[in-house]
Amino acid sequence: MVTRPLPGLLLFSRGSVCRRCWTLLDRNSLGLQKRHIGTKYLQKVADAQVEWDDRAAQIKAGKVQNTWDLLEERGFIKDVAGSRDTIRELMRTRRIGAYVGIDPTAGSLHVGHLVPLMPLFWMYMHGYKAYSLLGGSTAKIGDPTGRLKSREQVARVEQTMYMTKMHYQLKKLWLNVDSQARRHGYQKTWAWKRAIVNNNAWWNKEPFLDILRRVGTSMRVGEMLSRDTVKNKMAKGDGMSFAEFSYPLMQGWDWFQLLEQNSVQMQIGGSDQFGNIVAGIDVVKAARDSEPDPDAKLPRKDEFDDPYGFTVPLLTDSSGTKFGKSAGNAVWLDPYDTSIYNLYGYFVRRSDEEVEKFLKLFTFLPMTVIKHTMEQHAIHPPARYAQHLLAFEAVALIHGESQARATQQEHQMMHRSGPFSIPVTRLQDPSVVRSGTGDDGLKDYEAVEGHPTTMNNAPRIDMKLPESLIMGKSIAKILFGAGLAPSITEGHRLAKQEAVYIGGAPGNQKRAMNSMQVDFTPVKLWYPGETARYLIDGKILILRRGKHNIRVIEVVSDEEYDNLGLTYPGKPYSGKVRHLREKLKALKAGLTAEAQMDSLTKKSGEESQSGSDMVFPEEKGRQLAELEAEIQQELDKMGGEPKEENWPQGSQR
Ligand SMILES: Nc1ncnc2c1ncn2[C@@H]1O[C@H](COP(=O)(O)OP(=O)(O)OP(=O)(O)O)[C@@H](O)[C@H]1O
Ligand SMILES: N[C@@H](Cc1ccc(O)cc1)C(=O)O
Repeated sequence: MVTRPLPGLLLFSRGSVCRRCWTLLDRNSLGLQKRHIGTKYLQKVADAQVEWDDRAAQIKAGKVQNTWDLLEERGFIKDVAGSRDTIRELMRTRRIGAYVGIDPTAGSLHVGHLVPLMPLFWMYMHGYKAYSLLGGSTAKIGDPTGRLKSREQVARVEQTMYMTKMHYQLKKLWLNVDSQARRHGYQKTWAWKRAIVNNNAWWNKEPFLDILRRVGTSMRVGEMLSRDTVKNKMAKGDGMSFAEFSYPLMQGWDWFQLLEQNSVQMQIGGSDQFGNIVAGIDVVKAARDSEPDPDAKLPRKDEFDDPYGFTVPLLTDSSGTKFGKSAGNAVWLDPYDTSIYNLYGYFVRRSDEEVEKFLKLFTFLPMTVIKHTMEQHAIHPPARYAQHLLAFEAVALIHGESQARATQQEHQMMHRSGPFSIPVTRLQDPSVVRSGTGDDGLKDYEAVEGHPTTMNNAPRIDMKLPESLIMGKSIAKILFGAGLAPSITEGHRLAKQEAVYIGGAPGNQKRAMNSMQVDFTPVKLWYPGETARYLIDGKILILRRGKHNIRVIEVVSDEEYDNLGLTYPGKPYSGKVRHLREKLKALKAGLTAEAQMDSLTKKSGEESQSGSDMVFPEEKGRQLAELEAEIQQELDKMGGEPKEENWPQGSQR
């Protein structure tokens, strides 16, 4: 590879570097406003630029496909905000950034969200910088686009829950994009950049006055009032609040932040987002042109410095209704909302007419392979060859390759041997315990010790725990109860070693912590009484062990917890220990439960099934010793005897 001469050790400061030619040098990517950059880093930047220039030359010579053309041929481009020719040229010559925004207004992403995310993934795999934005702040207002009725206000607790869950889903998706890209022959280079951002980062800081002054002064109300969403909602719907009216301005301000910080010149959205994207372009230009600090002003030489956007076609159900949470027809990416088996089934059920379109939209298979697949499929359509390939690829992206393989096998077996011949499980990874909970035996909150938790086998994130555990017990017991530690002793050790983390930070003295940032600080041992300080809105506790093992715990009253029939590891006097103690008591009283049964059946003149009519003294001694040892083992796991106050009233030990 040709390398460029290096400018040596430089001091970059705000506005002193051309952010356009190589944006990794911009001030926020560097994380500091002033910083010395080493020669190694600069060499990488220079190499990446050379690589990009080579690629641009090859595209011009027709030897390499322009990524814009790839997106067009796969059916991703519905409407374009800006000139196609300019975008094509921009994408050829510059390693621009692109983003897709999603408001966390539900606990999971759905298949519809993948449609705008897929072109973002493709751009990432071709070396552009890709950002998925979670609208922690915009979700509080609710996008009125295409709606006649305002969105219901969601409680802060739920917002936090949704945001955390979506954040982790996006993380998992991005990790799977990396592995799928590898599988499809794309080699990750140093210059591939991706990030999940949250618009809370700026909305929690930015003074309203600044925004009003920067963009509010140049936005014309008449033009805003003439938009379809505004007109329709005012004329036919429930009217429009000022906050909803300002929503496109917020979205545009997000874009400006991303442009300023990361050269994000492109926004992608579903086709319902076209109005917001067009409005966003005006906001970005207004914000850029109104920068009062000449050093910080984004340079604009020509149209290649402007923002652009495009929308993807909407995925609809058979009646033509947009797939989504509002329509109530979503196919969820969370395996606890839509099982992996059913997700696979959704793709397998696509008709012969639409399967090719779906292969282009939801897989990373090259066009040549898709063409070949369709030819194979045409030989014997009832075998649903194309649909199974689609389902495999889509599930591999969403839940990982091993899940896709296992689910495909399950589907094949079901077809061969009838619907009741094999158990249907939601997660097939061996590191997830399946034993006696739920309809399919999937234990939601446990992963087997010794098997690393990955994004694709991570147990369920959200759970409920009772107040008495969270408020009254040590962090070690909470970790055990939440399934983040295999025993209380281990929970204690983890907390001591600061190997577990808490979402956000404890409120400054008595203040509640910031609810909308998913950042973590190590958990230290604290007094049980202090736990309240770590709760969001007094209701949510977010804990993480390792990288991917996370729990968003909703604290409910003990009464509600019991009414829901829930239990957790270490729940006093509710689990194995109680059972064992009862057995021990019965044995000490002279008979095992079995022997009691046997003696009863004997009395009624029936033959014993077990053959052990009586418990002889030495047998009884052995059973006693075994039971006592088992109880001790369980107690050791729990970190010792439950405290006296945890025992039910009147119980005897
Ligand atoms: N069915 C779909 N097809 C294509 N894009 C979609 C679909 N559903 C959502 N999107 C896109 O995903 C992005 C985030 O969407 P968002 O979460 O706000 O919508 P949603 O889940 O459809 O919500 P709602 O149903 O409440 O309108 C937007 O760009 C939106 O257009
Ligand atoms: N308005 C988008 C979500 C979004 C939020 C913030 C953004 O900056 C961009 C997009 C939607 O509801 O679908």
